[in-house]
Amino acid sequence: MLCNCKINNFTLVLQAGSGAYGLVFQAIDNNNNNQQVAIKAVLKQPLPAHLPEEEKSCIIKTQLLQYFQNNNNELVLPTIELATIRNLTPKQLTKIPHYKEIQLHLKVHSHKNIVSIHQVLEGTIATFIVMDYYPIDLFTSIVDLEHFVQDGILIKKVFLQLCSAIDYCHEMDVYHCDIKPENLLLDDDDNVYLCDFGLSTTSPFLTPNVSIGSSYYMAPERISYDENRVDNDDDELPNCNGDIWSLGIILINLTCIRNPWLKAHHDEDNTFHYFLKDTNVLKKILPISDSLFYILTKILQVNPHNRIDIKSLMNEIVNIEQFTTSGPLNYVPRLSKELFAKYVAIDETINTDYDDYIYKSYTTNENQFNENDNYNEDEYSCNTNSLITSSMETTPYDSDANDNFNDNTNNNNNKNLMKKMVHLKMKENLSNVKMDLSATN
Ligand SMILES: Nc1ncnc2c1ncn2[C@@H]1O[C@H](COP(=O)(O)OP(=O)(O)OP(=O)(O)O)[C@@H](O)[C@H]1O
Repeated sequence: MLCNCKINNFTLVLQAGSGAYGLVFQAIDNNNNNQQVAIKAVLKQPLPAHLPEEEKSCIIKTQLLQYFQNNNNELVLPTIELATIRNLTPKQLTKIPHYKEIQLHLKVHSHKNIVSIHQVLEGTIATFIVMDYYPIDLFTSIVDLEHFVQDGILIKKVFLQLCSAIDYCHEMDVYHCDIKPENLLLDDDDNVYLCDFGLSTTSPFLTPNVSIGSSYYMAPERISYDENRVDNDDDELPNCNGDIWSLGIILINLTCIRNPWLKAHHDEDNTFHYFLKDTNVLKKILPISDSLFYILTKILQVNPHNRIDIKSLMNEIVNIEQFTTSGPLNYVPRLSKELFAKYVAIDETINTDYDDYIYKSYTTNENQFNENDNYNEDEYSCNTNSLITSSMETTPYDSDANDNFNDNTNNNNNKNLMKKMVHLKMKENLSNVKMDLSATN
């Protein structure tokens, strides 16, 4: 409906996404060879937090439509200097809270795997953020296109790029707090880009009782802070380790097209309840190899202090040779230093010792890289065909899958349906666990 509306030199083409905080449009830049850009519209007046996401999206759309109509579908807006936004003080931000997202995003957007912001335009009812446009998000790519099920090297590439982006955010004291496949975008060469800093914070420690984000990806301490809190001033819960938990769930999504649980809460989620009793449950509900299980147990530590750090995690991913017990991900080559450097942005302006760090731990790992194992891209793409023994089964949608379904963060109906399918698979697995457990009792 907003197609062909104009904001300065940009023409809106279509709505690319929506969320609880904004609408994102694909647009073309009429001053720059019609280059594609994404424009996120964020309302200045925050909507009541209790409203469901769909309702918020609807309200944002209606208000924007009205705004464009009142201006003959053409807005001429002032640009806000990015440096000014970077320098806003906490006090100033309390008056314009929606600028916090932009400020934190600007702090880290020079990383190659983080969406770049080009301009910020100030309207009367909304602020418009002009960014690079990417055609697809990781959720659609994993679930809809099943793009990763046969390509372990691609999984390594995307996951390592994501780790590198998150690691950079943490080095810049930005904690994303909403890492999920819908907030990860892909370009045509399968490079990943982190977006949506709407829930990010610079606070290194978790604030009590702030349970925000998508429940599937949230660390247990974010879901039920008090129960996980050890009453000791020195033992505050680090926000960076909450992001690492989310990385673990994304690793499961990439390798198994599944979510292990709806919510990492011991009382409210049966699978997680079983997992707390015995981590081996993961091997029963997911087709994961022992080596992936080993990595996941290092990530999915309930005590955030015990979780693996990102660089060690990257090292594990570089070296892992088996993601799943069968199928095309049953064998994955280690990454050579050259491929690692090709995939993972080593930007010297960002962090000069980064390469050294990874490479050092990479070569001193007990699974030390062997020159003869050198992965050759062409050879592997031929080999993968012979490695395919079965593809992931797809389960048709069944209304039973709605039973436990409680997600208010989906972007559109298609994604809702896909998520239901993913969770139906998960539910089937859960019944297997129950059967297994009753068999052992
Ligand atoms: N730069 C971009 N290029 C293409 N699509 C994008 C871009 N940025 C965001 N999107 C799409 O728009 C969706 C919503 O964007 P975003 O997550 O920033 O909004 P939000 O209102 O903060 O969402 P949420 O409710 O998840 O916090 C994303 O999931 C993604 O699919």
